Amino acid sequence: MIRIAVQSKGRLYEDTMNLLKEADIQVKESKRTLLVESSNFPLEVLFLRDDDIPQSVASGVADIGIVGENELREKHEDVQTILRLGFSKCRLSLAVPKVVNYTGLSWFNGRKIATSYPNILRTFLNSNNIKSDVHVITGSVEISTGIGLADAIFDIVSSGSTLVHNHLKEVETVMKSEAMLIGNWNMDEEKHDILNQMLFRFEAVRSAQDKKYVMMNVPKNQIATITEVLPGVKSPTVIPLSDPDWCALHAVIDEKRFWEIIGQLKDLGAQGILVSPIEKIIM
Ligand SMILES: Nc1ncnc2c1ncn2[C@@H]1O[C@H](COP(=O)(O)OP(=O)(O)OP(=O)(O)O)[C@@H](O)[C@H]1O
Ligand SMILES: O=P(O)(O)OC[C@H]1O[C@H](OP(=O)(O)OP(=O)(O)O)[C@H](O)[C@@H]1O
Ligand SMILES: [Mg+2]
Repeated sequence: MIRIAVQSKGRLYEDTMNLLKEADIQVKESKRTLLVESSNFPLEVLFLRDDDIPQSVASGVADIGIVGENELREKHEDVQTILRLGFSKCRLSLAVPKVVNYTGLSWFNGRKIATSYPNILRTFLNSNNIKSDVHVITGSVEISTGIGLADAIFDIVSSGSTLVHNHLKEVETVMKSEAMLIGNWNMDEEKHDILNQMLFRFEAVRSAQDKKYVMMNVPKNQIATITEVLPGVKSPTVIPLSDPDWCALHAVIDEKRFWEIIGQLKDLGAQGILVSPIEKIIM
């Protein structure tokens, strides 16, 4: 059995539970149970505040955990980073009131900055020789300037709409962050085996996410040219049809190139193009 620390509620909670679900690891969610055993995988989920996840993994209370890079950097705990998960993407930025005539980092000298990430902020300020007054608060950071608590803020930004709502503008990006799978350094062999099984499943889910499965009917004399625009997993599958001049062609394509490829296929005579999402790909 391996124990994973997961945020009990919030941004990471949703995405983490989705990842487990897509990997077919069932975890019954219950608001009051803080430790839940999966019914079909040797995994136990420990629900915590995200701030406590790095320490719980470093100390071995949990074997692995899912946490934002921002929280990991802030907490300085000795854990191994196993996998970047690609969700909960955001950045940590300095923002000042919209009306400020911002001239550069030296503007922050002697100013008061509100944040929930004092360690990351102090390291950044020190390395740029800026002396500011760092004021620590645990939430609603963006309101600090409006209520006269600080001159500027240092907080999480994603779309930027919270800043806009609070009449702030982003002036410096200090770090980018995404969810990370972290682990304790001293897992035994059995735990490593379970972790590897999980990683295998995560990889299959991830490989499938940016791919589409396409099926179409193509004239037989166009198979070679159509195959050239279809970079499949290996090569496209060609299936004969009752009409001897036509065949069906199946392939996996990159979502990013989807519209470009579909256009080319149509131009080359493909018809009845069907496109499906893929749940998992095992390479
Ligand atoms: N707007 C956002 N877009 C994308 N990712 C975000 C956003 N806000 C936060 N995150 C990421 O999700 C993590 C958790 O954010 P959330 O706001 O749920 O945490 P919290 O308020 O600290 O919750 P907790 O009560 O667990 O301490 C952050 O540390 C960050 O990595
Ligand atoms: O740039 P944006 O897209 O507006 O996102 C940034 C906001 O998102 C997070 O808060 P969240 O909405 O998770 O609420 P919280 O304060 O309860 O954590 C973060 O603390 C910012 O306030
Ligand atoms: Mg938190």
